[in-house]
Amino acid sequence: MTEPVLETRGITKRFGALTASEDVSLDLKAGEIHAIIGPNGAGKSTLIQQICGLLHPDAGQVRLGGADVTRMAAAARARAGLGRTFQVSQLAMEDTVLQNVVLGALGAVGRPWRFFGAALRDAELRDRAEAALAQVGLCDVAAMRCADLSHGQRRQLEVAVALSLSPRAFVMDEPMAGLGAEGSKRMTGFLSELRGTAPILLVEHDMDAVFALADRISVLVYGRIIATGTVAEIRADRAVRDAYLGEEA
Ligand SMILES: Nc1ncnc2c1ncn2[C@@H]1O[C@H](COP(=O)(O)OP(=O)(O)OP(=O)(O)O)[C@@H](O)[C@H]1O
Repeated sequence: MTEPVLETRGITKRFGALTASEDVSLDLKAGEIHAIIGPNGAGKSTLIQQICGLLHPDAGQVRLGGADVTRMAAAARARAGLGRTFQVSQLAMEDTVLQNVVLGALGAVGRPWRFFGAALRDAELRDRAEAALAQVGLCDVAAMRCADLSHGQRRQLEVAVALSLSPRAFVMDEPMAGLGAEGSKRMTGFLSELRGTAPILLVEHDMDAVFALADRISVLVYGRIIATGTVAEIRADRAVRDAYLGEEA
């Protein structure tokens, strides 16, 4: 059996008396989109933060490309190939689209911020950034200020920043948030193709997008995974319907 690209093994996280993640084991395989769904407060963000290194689990392991990265800091995890997009945008609004991606690529080569000016003249970094922009379809707006982009374009730019790190896996926190019907449709098409570059662990509330995209879905309720399966399996699961999906199934 091939090793999963990304994996959690028995992740547990407590906040006082509350267990926000309880013995969570899941994996992400090459070429797939694995969606994590569940009601508000189920522990999706807490889980994502532990996978990305922003929170440390009380027990369990996070593994990337077969290596244990549980103790690795978030920036090192990103350099090791964990491409992350955020629920709240981390883009530099006054910088151009290209500058934002070069900044991301700088992280990939482990160079600090103060070399930003030089980085913009560095052919390898620019090539890397331009390739990422081409992949998300933003070449035409490379010289525009990030602040002047539409919301949907900013979401694409976030993916380009993550792409510039040549990720082995993506972790995406609500990429459809605030996009509207047309934007969600475009992003759905885009993510569908992106899974060929690197598999995607996707936290998303937009069920149309999840059902259209996911190869597998895991359902988180009160910090526990209550089911993992294909879209059809999850939609037909009685416990999932009772706990979360209801009429949406
Ligand atoms: N730093 C913290 N300290 C204490 N409790 C926390 C902390 N972070 C999260 N929680 C609690 O842990 C539980 C899981 O929260 P989390 O934000 O992970 O859920 P979620 O599934 O991402 O919710 P949403 O869909 O609303 O974003 C909630 O009960 C929340 O109040």
